[in-house]
Amino acid sequence: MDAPATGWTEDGTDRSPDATLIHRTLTEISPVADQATSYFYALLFIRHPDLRALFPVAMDVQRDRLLRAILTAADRLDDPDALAEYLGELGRGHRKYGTLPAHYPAVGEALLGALSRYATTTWDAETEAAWVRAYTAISQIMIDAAAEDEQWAPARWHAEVVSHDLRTRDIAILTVRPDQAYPFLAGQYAAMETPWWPRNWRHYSFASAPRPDGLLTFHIKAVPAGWVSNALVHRARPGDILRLGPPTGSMTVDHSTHTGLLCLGGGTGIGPIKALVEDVAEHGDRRPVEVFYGARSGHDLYDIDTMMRLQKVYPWLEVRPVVSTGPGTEGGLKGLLPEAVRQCGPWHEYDAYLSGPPGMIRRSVDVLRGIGMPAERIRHDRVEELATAGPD
Ligand SMILES: NC(=O)C1=CN([C@@H]2O[C@H](COP(=O)(O)OP(=O)(O)OC[C@H]3O[C@@H](n4cnc5c(N)ncnc54)[C@H](O)[C@@H]3O)[C@@H](O)[C@H]2O)C=CC1
Repeated sequence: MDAPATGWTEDGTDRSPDATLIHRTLTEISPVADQATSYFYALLFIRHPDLRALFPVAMDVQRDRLLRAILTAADRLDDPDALAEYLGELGRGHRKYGTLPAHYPAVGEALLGALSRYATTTWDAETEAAWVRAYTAISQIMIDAAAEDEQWAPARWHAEVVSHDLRTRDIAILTVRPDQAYPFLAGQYAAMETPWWPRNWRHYSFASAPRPDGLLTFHIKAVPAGWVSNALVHRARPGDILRLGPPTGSMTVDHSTHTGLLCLGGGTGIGPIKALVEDVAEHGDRRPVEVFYGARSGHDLYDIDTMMRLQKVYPWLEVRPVVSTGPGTEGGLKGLLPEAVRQCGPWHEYDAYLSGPPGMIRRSVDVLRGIGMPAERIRHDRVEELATAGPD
């Protein structure tokens, strides 16, 4: 939202007239995004109090999500393929909240109300018309994707906790049994809701590839002020029922190539990396997989035994623990993950998979791009989704 408001994008390509007007609005509201967001929700709930029940009681994290998603979509107006993919996922994902087609006009009305109030210097009839066209297109893609999804997938799944393994003071490995088949790919993640914090959905990656018994595993770290993560780590017990949204995310293995996998797992980010290793093993690929598993101390490497066991079984797998503070581990590396990876290169023959805290992902992308890895060979989940999976 911080590029200049011209008809030119940062890469020099021309913007369409609607995209130019929309980008101009976004640039103007960017410094007052917080106030615009509060006003958007105030308008929505005052005019449509029935919609309040679809949102959590405390709106701290949720507050940002809906408006941010719409604005992100509006800013991609000139990239129909990316827009369709993003909005399709968003539309399908909104089924779990109980969103109906009839809700979209109410959101559009609040959106225009908030934008016109905070983009005072650039808002005019032409801009409003561009936003109406954009929002109509955005909502239609979401509504269509949800309707299509309804044909074959439930809006949400119930899942019973079957085991809860507290690995450290604040990390638990949770295994759940969904109430019906849950098809997903290794490397994906899902939104999860607990009985203790209704309508607070947080994202967690699957920590195993799909299993014949249909069980799903998640590695959860209780983060400060994280209501959902704290409940899952300290309160959840076998027999509790959670709710899951559909699988999402594209950090999945491309089985059409034999390129090596360079995998960075920071903290509980090792969960989906383990799923990727299992996926490669199941496909019998035998392509090189290099895993760098980073944590603050040796004690925080809560799943190192599992990873080392996998290394013993699969000759194509190498696992390197990397400890950032405190004493290192035998044979392990010291420092931050991205630096350790840089030192162990070159990585010309590899695709990178990054999973961990947002700071680690950003830094790793910089380091890998810096050593010449093309952007399209670096996979990770959306950092903004991870940020909302952090302190909840
Ligand atoms: N799909 C994904 O990307 C997943 C992400 N996560 C996220 O992973 C995080 C795990 O948190 P913790 O266990 O507390 O991790 P942490 O904060 O202990 O970090 C783990 C390691 O990542 C590296 N790292 C962290 N911050 C860095 C920075 N700014 N620059 C460079 N390297 C950095 C360091 O090597 C550190 O030892 C959570 O935020 C969680 O949401 C968890 C599971 C899946």
